[in-house]
Amino acid sequence: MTKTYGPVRALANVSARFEGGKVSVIEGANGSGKSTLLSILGTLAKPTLGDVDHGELGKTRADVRAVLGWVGHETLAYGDLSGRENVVLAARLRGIDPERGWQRACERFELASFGERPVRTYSRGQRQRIAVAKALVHAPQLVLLDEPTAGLDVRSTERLTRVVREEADRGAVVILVTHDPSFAQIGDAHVRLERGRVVA
Ligand SMILES: Nc1ncnc2c1ncn2[C@@H]1O[C@H](COP(=O)(O)OP(=O)(O)OP(=O)(O)O)[C@@H](O)[C@H]1O
Repeated sequence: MTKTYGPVRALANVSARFEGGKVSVIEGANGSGKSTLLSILGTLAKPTLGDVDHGELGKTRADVRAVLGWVGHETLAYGDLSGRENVVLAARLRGIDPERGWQRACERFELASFGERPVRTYSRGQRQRIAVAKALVHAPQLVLLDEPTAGLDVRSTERLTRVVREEADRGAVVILVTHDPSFAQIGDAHVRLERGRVVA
């Protein structure tokens, strides 16, 4: 598959296969096409040429989005709502029992100490924890995380590492982009991009 932005070729004839039950890590230098690839896999961007076969995850964009858990560069949370309200809202939209969704998120990401405050008062790492909690509230079958450790301290990164492994262990296709070499070690499979091409 190929993706161009005007004269910029972000991805050139990329072919890759990602499996459920495994953590796949997309690696590469700045501008090598990692985020572009992740966006296309998440149906948030369209390839200029070629296609993505999502297999059992679904045929249409809507099907895939229903089973997608996405964390991009912008941590998507409503600033005027509390962390709890954000997670509860995400759970409701996904048809998950809100209270159970929140309890589970609290346990997994230790959100209780700041969860009742408006998100606009959060530190970057706290925002990131809410963003990941929201993204995973419906146990998605496709988990796409773009630099999920950005802003996280050591303890939160360890916690996220456990969560990522749990997501793969329940069978999800987990794909992440990271510049953090120690976090990248969680990968069962690695795809390396160089100037839009797969090199390993
Ligand atoms: N919306 C856009 N319009 C034009 N060019 C874009 C756009 N998005 C990405 N690009 C270009 O496509 C290429 C790949 O970008 P991409 O964001 O996928 O790289 P990346 O590997 O994720 O980089 P980083 O490590 O810096 O996040 C870069 O040359 C970038 O400038």
